[in-house]
Amino acid sequence: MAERRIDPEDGAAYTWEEFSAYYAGKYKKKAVEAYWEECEKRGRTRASAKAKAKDEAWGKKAEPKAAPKAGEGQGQSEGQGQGQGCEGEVKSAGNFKVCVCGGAGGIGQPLSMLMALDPNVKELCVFDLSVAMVPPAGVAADLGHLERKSEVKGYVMEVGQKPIDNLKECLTGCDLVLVPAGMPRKPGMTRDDLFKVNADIAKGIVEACAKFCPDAVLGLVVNPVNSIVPAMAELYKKKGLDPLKIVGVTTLDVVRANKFCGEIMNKNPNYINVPVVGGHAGTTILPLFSQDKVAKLIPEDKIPDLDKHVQDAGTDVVNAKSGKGSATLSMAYAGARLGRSVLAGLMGKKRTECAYVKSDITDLPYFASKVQFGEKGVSKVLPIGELNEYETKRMEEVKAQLKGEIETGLKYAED
Ligand SMILES: NC(=O)C1=CN([C@@H]2O[C@H](COP(=O)(O)OP(=O)(O)OC[C@H]3O[C@@H](n4cnc5c(N)ncnc54)[C@H](O)[C@@H]3O)[C@@H](O)[C@H]2O)C=CC1
Ligand SMILES: O=C([O-])CC(=O)C(=O)O
Repeated sequence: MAERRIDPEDGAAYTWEEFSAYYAGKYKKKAVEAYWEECEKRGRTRASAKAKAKDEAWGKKAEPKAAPKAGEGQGQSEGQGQGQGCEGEVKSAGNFKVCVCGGAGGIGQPLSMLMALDPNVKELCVFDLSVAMVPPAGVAADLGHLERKSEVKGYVMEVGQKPIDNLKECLTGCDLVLVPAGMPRKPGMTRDDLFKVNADIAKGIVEACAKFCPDAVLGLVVNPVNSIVPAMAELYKKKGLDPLKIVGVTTLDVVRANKFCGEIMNKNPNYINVPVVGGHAGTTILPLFSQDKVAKLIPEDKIPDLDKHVQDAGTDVVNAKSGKGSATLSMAYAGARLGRSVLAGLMGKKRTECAYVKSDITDLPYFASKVQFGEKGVSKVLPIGELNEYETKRMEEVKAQLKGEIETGLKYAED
């Protein structure tokens, strides 16, 4: 039988054929061979001091899978030191409990599938209401047949009940809770139009997380992210919990910026990593094309349209779906990318992704920027970096719009 070695990046075991095929084109053959040599053979315990030392060395060395996707090295060392330190127990690979709230919905189902496939997920909880389009137990039964080690469980709640009264078993022990629970837009609506109904949904879930899994990272997908994240982070603060556990999921903006840039430049988007900062609605979405090595070569006159294309991408999908929802599949892909990075961070492998969090890198209290995920979740909120003239002007627009949307969230938390 072919030898398998454990890739410290995701904790899964691969044959040389699988391993070299994955990295082919991303790194030189010699670098891939050297990395393989460093990987543990399957069967050795990752908990040994030797293995741990090796892991640490890898953390500082090549970070091969993360490098092309996550924009590592783009200003990481300048972190502002916000967030928690890195001491504490590090969970080993393949041992995480993840919950997807709204897991039977348009985003929830494919996101649950991608998380069930993640080799780091040991237990996946699919939570939704009894009125969901499919019973969560059905989604769980379906995903439970994937040939993966993850155990998938469904949890259902009647409309009108409270998550805090129903989710003890579901949430206890969770490391990551992803929340695509809530109403999506229809054509003609703004994300803001969803605020009241979705903030109430998020509040119920966040309150239950505060009680049953206060150390978990909460990835809030639910819109409007720009207002709901401040509202929920302030609720966490009031309870004496860390507001940086509340993470607004803006990964789809990065995914779109990479894709559209790849189309224009005729390049593989896997090699592009455009940071997208600000927020997740209209003008607050600011892709920093000047900060990616491929994107910065885009002719200047093409940038305004490309910027607008990224800003409007969600609305384009809403319109194309003609009243039958908003982006679901690309969102699930993006949410799983963030989820993977969060779990890698919890394992002690630092990862950088853009996310909308409590922040002091600008004069606004919440802002999307590159964020480093570490052993307890957000470990650093990274600075914006250098902006060109176009981006500097756009930043003013971003802040003017975002300010009011943050205030909506803060006011909700006060009431
Ligand atoms: N952050 C981002 O980039 C994106 C955010 N979104 C947002 O994600 C949210 C979900 O979108 P879709 O999955 O398309 O909607 P959907 O309507 O298909 O699914 C939402 C699910 O949430 C469930 N739900 C509602 N209230 C709940 C509660 N109290 N507890 C548990 N589950 C509950 C529903 O039963 C449903 O299954 C929307 O608010 C949408 O605007 C969508 C795309 C991108
Ligand atoms: O546009 C929407 O309503 C959903 C969303 O946030 C996106 O696709 O970016």
